[in-house]
Amino acid sequence: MPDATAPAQDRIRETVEANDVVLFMKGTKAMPQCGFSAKVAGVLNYMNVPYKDVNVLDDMDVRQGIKDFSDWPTIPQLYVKGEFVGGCDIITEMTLSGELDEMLEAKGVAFDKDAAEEIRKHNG
Ligand SMILES: N[C@@H](CCC(=O)N[C@@H](CS)C(=O)NCC(=O)O)C(=O)O
Ligand code: FES
Repeated sequence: MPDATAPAQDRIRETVEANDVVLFMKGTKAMPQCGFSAKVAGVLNYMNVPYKDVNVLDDMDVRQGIKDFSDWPTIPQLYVKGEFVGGCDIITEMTLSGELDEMLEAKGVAFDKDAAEEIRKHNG
């Protein structure tokens, strides 16, 4: 995150503007601390999507601030190109429907299409 002393809304905005894909989550992409965060990070990791993980458990202002930013009450929250996409339920649904692939392609974010197909094959 940018300057830790800046207001949370400013830091959040800077972070989603500076990174094509950002996942606000509990824990880290390598060590998620909640099943909902683990599920979304797991999909992104498996699909080889380059993304920044922000651990909201490290900063209570960001934990609350991200809910205000998106007007969405829970963590995880995925942002692509500055836009809020969804939480665990939405990302799971979009992964299985192929919508996530379409959205990433439309926004020019690289990912492993075969891995996405693998997820669908095993969860269809
Ligand atoms: N149905 C939600 C599940 C996520 C969820 O319920 N998160 C809760 C528990 S981790 C949450 O963020 N609560 C507020 C908080 O812990 O700050 C989704 O699709 O993302
Ligand atoms: S931390 Fe308990 S459900 Fe996410």
